[in-house]
Amino acid sequence: MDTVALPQRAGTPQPSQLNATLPNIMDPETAANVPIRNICCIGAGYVGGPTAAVIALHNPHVRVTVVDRDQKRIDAWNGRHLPIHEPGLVDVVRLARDGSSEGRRASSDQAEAGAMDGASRIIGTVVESARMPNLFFSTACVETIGQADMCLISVNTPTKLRGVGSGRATDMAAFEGACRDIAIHAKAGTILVEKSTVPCKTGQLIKDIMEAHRPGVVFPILSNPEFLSEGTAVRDLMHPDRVVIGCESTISGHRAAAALANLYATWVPRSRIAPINIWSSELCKLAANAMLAQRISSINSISAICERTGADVSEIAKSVGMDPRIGPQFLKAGLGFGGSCFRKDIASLTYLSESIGLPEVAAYWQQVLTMNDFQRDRFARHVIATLNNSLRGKKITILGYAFKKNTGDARESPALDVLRILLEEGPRRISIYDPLCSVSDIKRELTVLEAEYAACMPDGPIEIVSDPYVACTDSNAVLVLTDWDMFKNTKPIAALSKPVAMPETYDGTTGTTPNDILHVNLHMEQLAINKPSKPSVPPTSLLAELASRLIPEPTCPVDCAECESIHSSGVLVNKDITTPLVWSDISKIVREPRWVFDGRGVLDERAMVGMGFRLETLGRTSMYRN
Ligand SMILES: NC(=O)C1=CN([C@@H]2O[C@H](COP(=O)(O)OP(=O)(O)OC[C@H]3O[C@@H](n4cnc5c(N)ncnc54)[C@H](O)[C@@H]3O)[C@@H](O)[C@H]2O)C=CC1
Ligand SMILES: O=C(O)[C@H]1O[C@H](OP(=O)(O)OP(=O)(O)OC[C@H]2O[C@@H](n3ccc(=O)[nH]c3=O)[C@H](O)[C@@H]2O)[C@H](O)[C@@H](O)[C@@H]1O
Repeated sequence: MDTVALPQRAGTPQPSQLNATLPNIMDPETAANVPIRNICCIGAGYVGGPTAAVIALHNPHVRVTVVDRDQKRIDAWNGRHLPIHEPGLVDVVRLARDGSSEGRRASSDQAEAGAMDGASRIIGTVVESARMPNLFFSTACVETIGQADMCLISVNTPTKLRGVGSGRATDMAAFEGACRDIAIHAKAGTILVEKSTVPCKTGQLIKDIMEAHRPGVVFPILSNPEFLSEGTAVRDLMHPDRVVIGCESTISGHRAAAALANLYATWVPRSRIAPINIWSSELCKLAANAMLAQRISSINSISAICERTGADVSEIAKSVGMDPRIGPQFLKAGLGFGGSCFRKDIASLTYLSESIGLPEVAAYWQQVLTMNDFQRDRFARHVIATLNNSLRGKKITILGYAFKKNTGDARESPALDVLRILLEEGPRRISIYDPLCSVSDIKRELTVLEAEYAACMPDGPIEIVSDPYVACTDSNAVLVLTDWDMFKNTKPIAALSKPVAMPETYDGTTGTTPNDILHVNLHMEQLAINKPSKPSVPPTSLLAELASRLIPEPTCPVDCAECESIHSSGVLVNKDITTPLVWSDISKIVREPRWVFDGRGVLDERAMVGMGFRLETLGRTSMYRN
């Protein structure tokens, strides 16, 4: 399916025709007309899994089932080792998927102890009832859709790789497939919710599919784009800055929107829920991502000027960001944005602009992508130029493959573009280390290179190693390509990047980090009647009590590879993301003159030079350049 602007159909209600006589979306009474007991979330990925889990957590009387065609993914969601790494996610899933047993009411002693650290309000309101599981993961798509009152569509919407609009238009095959399944198997009146990021006017496409299969049956369609970021997905879902709900201006549309708003209102203040028209809702997601990416390209364009003038891009970002009209976020210069969404969403926006006769608008957004490519290209070519224009016989170390810190997502990493250019120079070896990305995920990404360079073949130059020191040994140049805190040589590791403690073994004696607070709050918000407005620190005994009430998780097979990576302390880590690299040790194992290329601005130059490194940082003039 190609994404062009769809023509208006006669009789299609226009979102602008908002009618004062339509039911009020924000009124819980309106929602009462559409009770939601069963939700089916189609797509158990980075969005579907966490979103469904948080909805289930806050709506214990609603049965939420996440379906996916990928059996392995569903097995992982049902097991101990979730398929994606997100701080706090295991807590949410554990409570909603496995449930908890009945608990004891907090004693007055505990309440007093709490009063001392400001947590008495929470402690005094702990509810002791058991929680039944209400989050399920399944491959039974047809059956689950058939029982649903509401279907959230969270399937992948990548860029088309062939045919009309190749490289820019959105590939709607998976989305269309999900809609067809709903059209064929859903009950009349089931509410369809677009959670995937889709081109503007997709609501019309859904309408056409439904009409073709079930003529005359009303299926209300909502747009509810997701704004979570990977690495902070649970926090973003628990405390969203806005929940956008787009609907048609019909009675059924408003009632459906009210039903969805009601689900969110169990934990999101109603003032943050924004009902808007459906086309605005679809377009605002693309616009938000495009504008975030645009800021990154803007600061990156300045970084190129800095390198040639002696200015320092981090100082520019700081001073520019102090202007409250601009603000400090998304001004970190580096290798440009990666990940599965920014590029594809801007491509989709440019294609949409062109297809509705706005080539100037398309060209404007295209430039954001051009600048992004320029950044990696410039960085990689500078590495080669610094190493005497040849990588023959040389070993290069890549520290960090993930597209950003705190995620194991290897999709569309800037590292891939850097690697492509380095490989052209025929290096002897490229060693890649990333603390969270799995070897299989990195290999899957590298297959696009495999065809060209046989890079990942057994005798190819690329190796993926699990030890950063092994990766750096005998290296001619170390390249930092992900902003992992553990790569920094200045500040202590941000507490938020600590892995989440497993509830069963959490003993509360190791100090409280923001993650621990999040972990606790999840229990608190579920078990307490009054929700804390701010993270508070409850006493250890209460924590332990809450943890002990969780129903035990399913067990793993004896030969489970993931289990091998569980720390003896009981902290679940796929790999270690908290132990900082000891750069002084690395200085002893790399080759002279100890080149380090920092593509993320995470290394302090003075400290690195003090250890004998030669450091090149993107966005700064090198002290070693002529
Ligand atoms: N990854 C992110 O951080 C964010 C993604 N989004 C958007 O959310 C959507 C989903 O993204 P991700 O979760 O990252 O994708 P993903 O690729 O991780 O997950 C999509 C899942 O849908 C499944 N699927 C596809 N068609 C299906 C069908 N007909 N029936 C059952 N399962 C089916 C796939 O097997 C896959 O597991 C995309 O539109 C993306 O742009 C929005 C906000 C954040
Ligand atoms: O639609 C989506 O998929 C999501 O895309 C982004 O989230 P995400 O891609 O997970 O991560 P970001 O934190 O936005 O970072 C994206 C890329 O930009 C880079 N970046 C970010 C910020 C910055 O200042 N500089 C910079 O280079 C990151 O390293 C990363 O490669 C948006 O932030 C989310 O709001 C959106 O929901």
